[in-house]
Amino acid sequence: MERKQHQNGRAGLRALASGGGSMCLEQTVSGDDTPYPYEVIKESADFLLSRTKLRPKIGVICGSGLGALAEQLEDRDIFPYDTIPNFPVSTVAGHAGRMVIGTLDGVAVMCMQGRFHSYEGYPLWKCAMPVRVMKLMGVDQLLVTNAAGGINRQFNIGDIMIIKDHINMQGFAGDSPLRGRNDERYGPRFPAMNNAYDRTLRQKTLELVKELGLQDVVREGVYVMLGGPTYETVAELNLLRVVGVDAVGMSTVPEVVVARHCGMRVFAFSLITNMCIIEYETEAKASHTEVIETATMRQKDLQKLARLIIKIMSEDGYEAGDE
Ligand SMILES: O=P(O)(O)O[C@@H]1C[C@H](O)[C@@H](CO)O1
Ligand SMILES: Nc1nc2[nH]cnc2c(=O)[nH]1
Repeated sequence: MERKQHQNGRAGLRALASGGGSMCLEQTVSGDDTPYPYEVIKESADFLLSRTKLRPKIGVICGSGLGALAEQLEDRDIFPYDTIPNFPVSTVAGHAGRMVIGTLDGVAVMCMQGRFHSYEGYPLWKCAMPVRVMKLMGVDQLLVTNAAGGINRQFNIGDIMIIKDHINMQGFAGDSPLRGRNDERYGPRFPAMNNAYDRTLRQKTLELVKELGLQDVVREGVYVMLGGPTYETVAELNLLRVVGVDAVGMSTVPEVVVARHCGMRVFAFSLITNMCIIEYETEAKASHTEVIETATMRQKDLQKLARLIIKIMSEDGYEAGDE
């Protein structure tokens, strides 16, 4: 049953966080270079906690065209992003821009129906700030999904790639959602990033996809995030192939880095919405229309897979620090 759509958020510390406030916060929050302080994130978390009875321990981030999972939740509380204090807003087609808190098969889940991308003009820390909000609300396991272009020639459009590792290309260039003063309340200055994508969750999922009849379309591979909004040139794709990338997208890595920094257990998958074009002699072009069309077409199977992963997560009952 749909419960309510919240309309009346407060700007809260937003003015303060963007430099419009007073006191010492003003000195520490000077603009897009500096991640929101703990108190600002807590204000967003407290806002949501005070307006839902549910206490989700599992978070989900829906990629381009993949937001229909949020429609499957029962007993939903819905918060458009522009009603949540300090939240950015979604500007991309296929990203509804709402936080949906509800239950799926009896498990409390909070689901971002749409995410934030660097190409929208957001710094990486802001793309990932909802993960910290989830953390302060009690979430300790995160399912991240995205639409991606297939680079691995064994892949087909519509395949689902379980992410086993990523290449943080922006990190190579000195940018990171963790750039700036480290707040030890989240995690250490230098977090490890091997096994970022939980091995047990990946193994269990791979064992169980047969029950869903998805064994022929589920793969594992390496994801790279580029800044976008351009799709790749042929030369760029050839480079990515050489360094072992299986799928390319424009998201996910900042969210996973921030989630791992604060001790969350992470599972992520890419829907291969298009095969990257690696021939020069062609009129074909990558397009967001194709991305959304494939996502819409594969909606049902993605929901089945997400339900399975959420079931595995809830049965495992992970808590931060368990590894
Ligand atoms: O939010 P995701 O990563 O799923 O969306 C991908 C990357 C771009 O936002 C868009 C390009 O078509 O799809
Ligand atoms: N960078 C990138 N992002 C995508 N998202 C969906 N498809 C693609 C793609 O081919 N390239």
